[in-house]
Amino acid sequence: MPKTSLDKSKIKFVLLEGIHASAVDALTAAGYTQVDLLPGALEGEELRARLADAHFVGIRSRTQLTAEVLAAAPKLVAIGAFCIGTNQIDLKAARERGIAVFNAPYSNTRSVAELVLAESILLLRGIPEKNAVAHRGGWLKSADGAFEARGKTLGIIGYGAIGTQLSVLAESLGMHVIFHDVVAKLPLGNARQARSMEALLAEADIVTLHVPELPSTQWMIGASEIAAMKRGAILINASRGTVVEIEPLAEAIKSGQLAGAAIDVFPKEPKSNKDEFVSPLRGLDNVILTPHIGGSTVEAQANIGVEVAAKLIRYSDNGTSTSSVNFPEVALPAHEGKHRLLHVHQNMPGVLSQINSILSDNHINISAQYLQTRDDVGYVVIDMDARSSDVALEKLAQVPGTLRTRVLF
Ligand SMILES: NC(=O)c1ccc[n+]([C@@H]2O[C@H](COP(=O)([O-])OP(=O)(O)OC[C@H]3O[C@@H](n4cnc5c(N)ncnc54)[C@H](O)[C@@H]3O)[C@@H](O)[C@H]2O)c1
Ligand SMILES: O=C(O)CC[C@@H](O)C(=O)O
Repeated sequence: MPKTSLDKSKIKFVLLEGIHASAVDALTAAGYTQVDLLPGALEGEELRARLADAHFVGIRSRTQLTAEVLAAAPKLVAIGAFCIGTNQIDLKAARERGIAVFNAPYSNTRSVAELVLAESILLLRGIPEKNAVAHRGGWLKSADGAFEARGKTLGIIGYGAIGTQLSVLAESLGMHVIFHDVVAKLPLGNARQARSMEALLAEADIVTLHVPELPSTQWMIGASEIAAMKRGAILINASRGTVVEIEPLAEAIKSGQLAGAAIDVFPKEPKSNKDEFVSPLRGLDNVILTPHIGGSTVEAQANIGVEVAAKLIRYSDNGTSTSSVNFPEVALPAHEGKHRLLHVHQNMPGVLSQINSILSDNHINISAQYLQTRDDVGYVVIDMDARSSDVALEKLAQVPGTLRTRVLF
């Protein structure tokens, strides 16, 4: 049974994938001295070895934290996804092990929206192709196939944080915005919800995807959806690589069904900057290919570092789990002068009453108690006198269904 009650100097953070130094600065300022910062993603044995004694791990989109990997990380208390997407983490497996997952849901929203808008303008003008031809010594001076953004229709699939931000920016350029979402959304400005995804595909001059990676979004744009788009339209994907089928997209660019595309995410992305990028889209001049950098701006990465580090620090120091993407959310006040016991358990009837009976049987007075559950996991936080916490930790770790216990001083 993982039991944690540690001095900050013994708590180990492993930050992978070149997370911004702002995260290290925040952790160090909060008193955490063991922070390993690694430039790339890890997998297999290397990843397991790194996580064997880690209490916190920080990743971006490349590191796959599967159930098997989590099983090899017995001390892991929480995971920081220093990005928006959390599809690379088995969230259920993490919760079932009592591991909370935090992300940065908004810090790179603006960066993605700006990139998509810039790509829309460049593609409408055929700039990627003209640029490529000029690099080869050619000169494509022509207005044919070059259009203003003003008055064009932008179709946004997934009207969440990024989709809505983009909607506002696009309208400021005089574009018409239509959107499709599985949830009813308040249209911003003059944007309008399309009757269906098919209706959006048939009407938009530019289709851009901003959905999460889910079973329902897998390959949602394939040959038939591309065929349903207007001839000469543009497709942009800065969401996840499993959303668009790449082969039919390449065919549609070659046949002229689509005038251009901008793709930032791919079904298979290189593991590091040293590996070759392989894609049927390579060599197609009017396709902008970017290496999953939609959210990679200095501003976004610095903000993400601060935001996610703050969530990990708060969870480590105080037990507050609000904004976790997989864990019961509890907002806790400070616990000055008290010891705080955190108990994560399987969500089944009777656990709380057993905890309280044990405390009562051992004459442990409760100063404050908080409980929240999420799906199959419950999270109880109990503040008590310092002299009681050793006994309480010992006894509560034995309650059937206990997943993890921690005490904070
Ligand atoms: N390229 C990058 O660097 C980069 C950066 C940030 C985010 N992303 C990706 O973009 C995604 C979207 O980010 P966000 O912050 O806007 O997320 P969000 O959760 O705020 O919005 C996603 C929207 O998609 C909708 N949706 C879900 N399934 C759908 C479906 N089948 N059809 C239509 N709509 C559907 C949701 O209802 C929601 O409104 C993230 O999940 C992430 O994978 C990529
Ligand atoms: O920084 C990354 O690796 C991922 C960025 C983006 O896809 C996200 O989900 O925020």
